[in-house]
Amino acid sequence: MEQEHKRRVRYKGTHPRKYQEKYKELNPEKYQRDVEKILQQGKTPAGMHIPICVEEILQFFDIQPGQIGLDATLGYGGHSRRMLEKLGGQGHLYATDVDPIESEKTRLRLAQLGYGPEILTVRRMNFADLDQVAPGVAYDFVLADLGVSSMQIDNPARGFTFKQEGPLDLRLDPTAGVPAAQRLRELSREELAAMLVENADEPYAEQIAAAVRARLRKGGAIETTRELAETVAGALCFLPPRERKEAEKKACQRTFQALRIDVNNEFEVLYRFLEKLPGVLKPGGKVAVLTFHSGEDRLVKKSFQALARQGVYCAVAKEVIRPSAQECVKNPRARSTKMRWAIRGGLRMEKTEGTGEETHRV
Ligand SMILES: C[S@@+](CC[C@H](N)C(=O)[O-])C[C@H]1O[C@@H](n2cnc3c(N)ncnc32)[C@H](O)[C@@H]1O
Repeated sequence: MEQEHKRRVRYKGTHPRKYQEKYKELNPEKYQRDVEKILQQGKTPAGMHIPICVEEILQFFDIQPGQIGLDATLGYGGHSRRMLEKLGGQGHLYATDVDPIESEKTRLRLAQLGYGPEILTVRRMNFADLDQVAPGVAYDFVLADLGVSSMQIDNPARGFTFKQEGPLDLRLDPTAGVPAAQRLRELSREELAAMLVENADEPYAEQIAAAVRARLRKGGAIETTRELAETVAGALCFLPPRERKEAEKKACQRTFQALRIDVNNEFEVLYRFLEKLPGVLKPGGKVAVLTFHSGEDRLVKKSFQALARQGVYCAVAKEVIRPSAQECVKNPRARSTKMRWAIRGGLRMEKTEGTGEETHRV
């Protein structure tokens, strides 16, 4: 008799494969104890973001009930939550984020904690348009914590990390603009090399750009995070073997950073934010900005210093503020953070009718 062919049951393994299955902490409210254990180990639980320099920010803002603030980069809402606590139910916090996926989750999480629309307004907007968040409103304090959140980095589907396979996307708002894989196809070798230098001071920019172009020219794909990481590694094959591993890792970090800055126009939107900022602050209003690489910090520093010389800001941070050593042990992602602050002076920026020129009036 013919034996019935039975399909061998596929071994699924004991470990969950998908990001969603893998991390219980993705639902932090449900798995509080797991989350606490991970935090104690100095790690960031998946699906969460640990806010940086919170005490320094709160001390500087000195938030009083009744004030109006803006969190320009809501993320997981860690900073927002602490600022809302300080408002004590009076006043208002506006918050913006370009990320439609995470900002909605955060809005719901904060609403469950009792921070509904009467005290918190969440807008899915680019902070470059900060004058449109609440037209006519002047803020007592504005916070911008630049870059990406841990949730965005840890989710392979967003393509922010070369450590896991995923589509080479890197957009903070996946519904707008073009993914990084498409940008790579569009840029010439010279443009790509220049972009790697400008956005990440990449020392091997020429070699990486040449390797990317060669792979694409030969019909090879660079559609995923791993494919780009392989290409970067291949470009550094001339390095002595004992230096290579570390150099590849750093070059991958810088390449991904440069592409992320490019697809999200990060320098342009930061520039527009800094330019509009004095116009939305009350006299005496305060701003704090957290940056994560030298290009961003340079822009913030230059803007604050230039506007202080013009009397628009009456005080600015003389030195950058760094998270404490203790905070960096607890949260290694804080290590590269630099904080700068400024206080709006009593001058108001006004446009001179017809000329478009800005004047400063007391
Ligand atoms: C470092 S995280 C902020 C974390 C947040 N402070 C917290 O406590 O959870 C940066 C966030 O800013 C958002 N973001 C980056 N650039 C933005 C922009 N131009 N406009 C609005 N949001 C932006 C990102 O989507 C991300 O959610």
